Amino acid sequence: MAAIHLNDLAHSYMAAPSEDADYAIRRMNHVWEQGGAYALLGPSGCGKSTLLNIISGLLAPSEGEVRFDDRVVNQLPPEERNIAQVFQFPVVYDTMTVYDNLAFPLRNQRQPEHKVQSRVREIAQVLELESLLERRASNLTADEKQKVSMGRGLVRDDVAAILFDEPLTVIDPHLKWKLRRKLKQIHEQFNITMVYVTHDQLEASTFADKIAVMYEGRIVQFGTPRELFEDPAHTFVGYFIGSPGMNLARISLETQGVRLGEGDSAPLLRLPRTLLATLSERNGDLKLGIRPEFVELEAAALERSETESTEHWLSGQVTLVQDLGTYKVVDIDIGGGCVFKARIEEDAAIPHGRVRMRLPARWQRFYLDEHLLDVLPASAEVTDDVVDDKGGVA
Ligand SMILES: Nc1ncnc2c1ncn2[C@@H]1O[C@H](COP(=O)(O)OP(=O)(O)OP(=O)(O)O)[C@@H](O)[C@H]1O
Repeated sequence: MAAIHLNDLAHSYMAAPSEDADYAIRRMNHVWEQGGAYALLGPSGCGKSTLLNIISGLLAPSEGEVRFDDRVVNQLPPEERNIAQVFQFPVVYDTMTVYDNLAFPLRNQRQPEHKVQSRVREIAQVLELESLLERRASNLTADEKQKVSMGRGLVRDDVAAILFDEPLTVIDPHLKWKLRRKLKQIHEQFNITMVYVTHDQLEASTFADKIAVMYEGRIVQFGTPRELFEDPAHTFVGYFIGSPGMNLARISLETQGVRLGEGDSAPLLRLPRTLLATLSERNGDLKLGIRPEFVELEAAALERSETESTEHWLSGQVTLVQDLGTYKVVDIDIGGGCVFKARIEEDAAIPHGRVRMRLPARWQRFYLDEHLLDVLPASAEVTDDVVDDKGGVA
């Protein structure tokens, strides 16, 4: 068992990389603590498999080091790293029985046969493979084979970590949920570090205590599902996590607030002076982000807190309402080229025509060059109750 440290790690598949874009893994420092259940989440091509292969030793990084606790393992071949890797497609020996497949890693270590037997039976029980032990692996279904693959990773009691590279891709949707729960249970039972690669946010958040979100070869945020939802550290996390993703609008500063979007119709969102002063100290591309769950349409907003009654209203035109079963997503064109999405309850009245909406200060997030700014949430300091020139009411 070990914590996995990635120190100044970078990797390029090119012989002579010269710029950031030439790297599949851009310089990073990261620690996977011993015993954690982690997900590595990101879109296709962001570098997830490259990172796993570097940890397991299938790939030598072009820069930096991988340490298991205090030991640098860069030069160690995969078989000496005590890392188990489960791939997208099951790796089993078709001609062997399930029992012999599970026993294989232990027999390789020349463990006594009575130990092999007790460990294989223990793992078979956990994975519900007991009734299949005498079957030839070639006769198994895809999900049974994948369970055998996982079992081969789990059977050794000296593994430092198990890396799962999209292991449920070949599994029927109704079995995915079951297997995911099984993995979680195994994690609790065996206290093994697990890193689970996926591009599916639901899969990541049901498996992991902490999620590393990868984007263009970098881990842009490492946090709990809740942290990723409430405080996305990067606009990519805001956009990628959530259904639908975060509303993001480019902003420009004015004396009383910020303009959302661009052009003559860009609406003004009034902000407290202290916040405006802080924003004005930053040079770069500024954006406002707010999750659709927190955008309040007028009817709902009026029912809620009166303490926030001084907050700013924006008006806009409903352009689309999508009914997604348990909730609805409303598109509101507020001008300036900005269409904000609001997520409303399934039984809420369907808004149409012109509506007013509020972006509660507590949930406004500000980004500079795509990175979250550490500014206090805007409090209800905006006091002048005036109608601005674009129809918003402050
Ligand atoms: N063997 C290779 N040679 C050259 N480039 C590669 C190689 N393997 C991956 N890449 C490139 O490195 C980048 C990261 O790929 P990687 O497979 O690690 O991403 P990923 O996040 O695992 O994607 P996916 O979810 O599609 O598997 C991509 O641009 C990919 O094209």
